[in-house]
Formats: sequence, C-alpha cells, structure tokens
Amino acid sequence: MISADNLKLTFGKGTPLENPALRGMSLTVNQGEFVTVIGSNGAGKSTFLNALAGEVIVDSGRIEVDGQDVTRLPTHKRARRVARVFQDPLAGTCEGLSIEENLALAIKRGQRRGLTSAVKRSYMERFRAALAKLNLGLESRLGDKMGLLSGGQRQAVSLLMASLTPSSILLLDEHTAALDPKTAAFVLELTQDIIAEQKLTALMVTHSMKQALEVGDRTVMLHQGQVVFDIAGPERKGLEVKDLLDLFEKQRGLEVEDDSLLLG
Ligand SMILES: Nc1ncnc2c1ncn2[C@@H]1O[C@H](COP(=O)(O)OP(=O)(O)OP(=O)(O)O)[C@@H](O)[C@H]1O
Repeated sequence: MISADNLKLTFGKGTPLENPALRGMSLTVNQGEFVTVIGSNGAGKSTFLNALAGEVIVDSGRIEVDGQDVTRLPTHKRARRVARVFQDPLAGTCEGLSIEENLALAIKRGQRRGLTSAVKRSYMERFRAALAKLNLGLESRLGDKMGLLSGGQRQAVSLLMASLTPSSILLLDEHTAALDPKTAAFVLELTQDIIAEQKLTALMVTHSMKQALEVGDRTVMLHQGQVVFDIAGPERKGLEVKDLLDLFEKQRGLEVEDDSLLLG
C-alpha cells in the first residue's frame, strides 16, 4: 500500500528557476491495486515517482509504504520495498554486466552486495526458469552482457529484476515508450502478467490514454503537481479515450489561462 499525503516539492528554491513540481500531491493506492498515471509534460509524474523511490526528498508531506513512514529515507534504504522500471531501457540495468549478474544484483536488492557472492550457482536454475517464461530465448544467454540485448529484451529483463524479490510497490515510468509498437505490446502484457501473478501494488506512468484506460484498475491524472482526476470501477469502464482526451485538454486549457493571468 502507498499513502502519499500533501506532498510539496519545489526545485531551485529561492532562484529565478524556482519550480514547484509537487503542490500538495495526495494519493492512496491500496494493496494489490494497479494505477495508471497520466498528465501533460511537467505535471509532476516522474517527480512523484522519484519521491516515492527516494530519488528526491519532498519539502513537506508524508509518504508511507505498507504503513512505514519512508518520507525521509534515502533510496537504498527503500530498495527492498520499491522496484522500478524506467523509460530508458539502459537506465534500469548495468550494460557492462551479464544478464546473470544483473539478476543476481536484483535478488540482493537492498542488502549488502558483493558480486562474487552474488553470482551463486543456487540462483542459476531460478534465473533460467524465470527467463524461459519470457519466451525470448534468454535462458540460454545468461552469460551475455546486458549491452547486447535489444531495448525490448532489456525492459523484459528489467521487469523480471523488479519482480525477483518481493517488493511492496512497483513503479513504471513510461517503460514501454521507447519501444516499437509490437515490443511495447509484449512488454505491457508481461507487465500485467507479473503484476497479477505477484499481486503487486503498481503505478504506471503513460502518455497513452488508451493504455491508461485499458490497463490496471484505476486511472489518475496529475496537473501542476496535484491529482486532478481519479477514476476506478464501473465509472472508469464507461470512459472512452475521447473523454479522457477532453479532460486532458481542459486541464491544459487551464494552464494556458494561468499563464495568461501571470503575463497579464
Ligand atoms: N531535478 C530537477 N531539477 C529542477 N526541476 C526539475 C527537476 N526534475 C523535474 N523538474 C521540473 O519539475 C516539473 C515536473 O517535472 P516531471 O518530470 O515530474 O514532469 P512529468 O509529468 O514527469 O513530465 P513528462 O511527461 O514531460 O515526463 C517540471 O517543470 C520539470 O522541469
């Protein structure tokens, strides 16, 4: 379960570039819920995920994961609770290490690390079985460097890494955006399977309105660092991409209005 209460975060405080990215962001995500997150550029989606992961520390507000206050914990102290897959397939894995070594690091996430002890024979069968499920033939390429894999293969391995150890929450930041449509569909299906199988609590940022409505159980829209729209259940099922786009445009319209007020 994730509970974010009234998060505020301003970048570049006291400088001409002062930028309030989170302006009272509150969201509760129940155990096992899969929430899609949309919002225009600069709405605060990545900043919110970064705050949950500990990449940035909020100025005020409170973040709880499974009831534990993690608001001020650094990333490495949350690593066992928070798994993440990024938009850039290069971001979540270590290209100079082999598939096997990457998986071994993932299994030791949040614990003291040591590569020599990490790459243990006991893990190998588990890795092979997990990789075989991807149907990409990677189970026979455990020794290959991550850098040799395609973007889609890397994202698939990143997802596997995120799910190897039981984490409380999974954060997906436009993780299919850099992939071609066919590979994106494959990775998205894999995502849904892993989340359902492991009953993960997940947040997925996407720019695709279609994806936002078709995937997961609930959709939230962020605008100017706040949740402006939150829909689930039958109400969400009745919503079409066009409705969501209209809402989106309405929010962007407000933004223009705000700007014109400021400039006026
Ligand atoms: N490290 C940073 N330093 C300064 N400003 C930042 C930083 N990270 C984000 N911002 C600013 O905070 C605001 C929110 O950015 P964020 O990346 O969270 O938006 P987003 O909704 O993820 O946008 P996009 O869809 O374009 O990825 C933006 O104005 C952005 O420029």
